Amino acid sequence: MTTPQLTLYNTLTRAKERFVPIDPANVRVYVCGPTVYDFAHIGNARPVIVFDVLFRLLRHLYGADHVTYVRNITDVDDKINARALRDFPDLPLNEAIRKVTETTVAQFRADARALGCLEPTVEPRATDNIAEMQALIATLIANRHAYVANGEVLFDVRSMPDYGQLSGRNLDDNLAGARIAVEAHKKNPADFVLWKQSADNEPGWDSPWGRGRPGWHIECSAMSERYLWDEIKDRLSPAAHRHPHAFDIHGGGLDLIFPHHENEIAQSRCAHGTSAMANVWMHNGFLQVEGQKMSKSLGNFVTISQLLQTEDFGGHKWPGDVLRLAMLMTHYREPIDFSVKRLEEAETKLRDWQRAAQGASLADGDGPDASVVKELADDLGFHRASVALEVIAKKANRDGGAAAKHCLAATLRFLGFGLDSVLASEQGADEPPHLAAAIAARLAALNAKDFAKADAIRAELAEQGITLMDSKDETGARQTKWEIKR
Ligand SMILES: Nc1ncnc2c1ncn2[C@@H]1O[C@H](COP(=O)(O)OP(=O)(O)OP(=O)(O)O)[C@@H](O)[C@H]1O
Ligand SMILES: [Zn+2]
Repeated sequence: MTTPQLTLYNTLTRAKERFVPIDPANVRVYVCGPTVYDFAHIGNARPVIVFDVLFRLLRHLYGADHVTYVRNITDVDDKINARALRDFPDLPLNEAIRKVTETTVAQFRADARALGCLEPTVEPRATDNIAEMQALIATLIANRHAYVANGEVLFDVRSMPDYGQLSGRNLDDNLAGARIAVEAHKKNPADFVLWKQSADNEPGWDSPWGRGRPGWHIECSAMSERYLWDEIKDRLSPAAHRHPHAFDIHGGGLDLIFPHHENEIAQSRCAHGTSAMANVWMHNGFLQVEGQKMSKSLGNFVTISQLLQTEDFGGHKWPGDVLRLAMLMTHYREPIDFSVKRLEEAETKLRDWQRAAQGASLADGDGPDASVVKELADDLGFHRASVALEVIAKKANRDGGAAAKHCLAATLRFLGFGLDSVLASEQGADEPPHLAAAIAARLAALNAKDFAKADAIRAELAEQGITLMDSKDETGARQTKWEIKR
């Protein structure tokens, strides 16, 4: 199989570039995850979905075991403290914070699953990486890129001659625009906090700079370093060791370019004296409401669970796969204006495809259609890939379209559109959990002539009262129906 060339738009160079991984056996991706003080809104869902498609594509191109995807959870933040104090005023602060973050993380995971997203390889929490942050800060102080003032540790932006490359801002612009009085303890108004002191009633960790807590930007520098370099460097190629600490792709929403990603780059590069933190920087556009970014601070948001579980938006509940498609119909770098009409269009399209794919039975290894992969490999051109899907669906609907049906089913599964619901609706019954996976595993075993394994799966299901019936479709491909004795 020839691997299609992957091209990605790189915010750092402002150009679409051919993607060349540092070590193709270990493709490494970091995406900034949620700050867990409130339920995620559907704007927050956009990067989760977009980078899930990237993850799936990379796994397809380089092999599922050759991609490491890290998406962090920011569980230390002043907004979390404020929420904890507001919602649980009677609890000790640490307990209140744990309540806020645990419910929010659980909801976030459930939301991501409902949207058809794979779990990232690692989902680290900031609070489990405080020692790593402190080590990075100590290095920056030792290298004279950071200083202590007024109980804070600050990054000295003037110590980095090419600060501002990602956002295209230079320090003089920043200065000219800084009408607010310079905070007296800062050498430069653009200097940012790495560590700040905590009052007794704020969460804090002991450190060489007093009891305190990390700034937001240092969290991502420390976590990407740990999970994309430190913990896996022994298995990285010699080529990767020629670019120590650097990884392939860093992603997030447009609003993170400045200051968050700019400052992550400053910290990571200056700590290690390297020329790159990540080679490719990808940013998704905003989900908007009447031309404005959906955001918590503007109050114009709909949470994912509101959309999926209540009838507040457009008078009925919307399934996660419909929101997923509604989001992907527009190229990831373009803005989206969100509306009920968009959800309706996505639902019609998706159900047409799923209907056309009905009856296909997939084995584990069945992969997506090549024309769809080719469009995705061109800077995640999902909107063009969906035109290719449309063509396959038309073929599948014609007489004798069994091969197209099979291809469509495999491609939908690859894109994260739950095939379980296709199989279940085919039989018009409520399918027990895991049955689709068991049937697929057994078909894969049959196709591989591993009859012992196939029989074992059949026997296991029989014990649960499930009988399997094998047949062949028009193309001669095996398919399996099932029956439950209640
Ligand atoms: N309206 C939006 N459209 C697309 N992406 C968004 C939108 N709002 C936030 N994001 C992205 O969601 C991710 C999670 O960000 P975070 O948890 O910091 O949300 P947030 O920025 O606090 O949200 P808000 O702006 O509503 O306060 C980031 O990658 C951010 O860029
Ligand atoms: Zn980050």
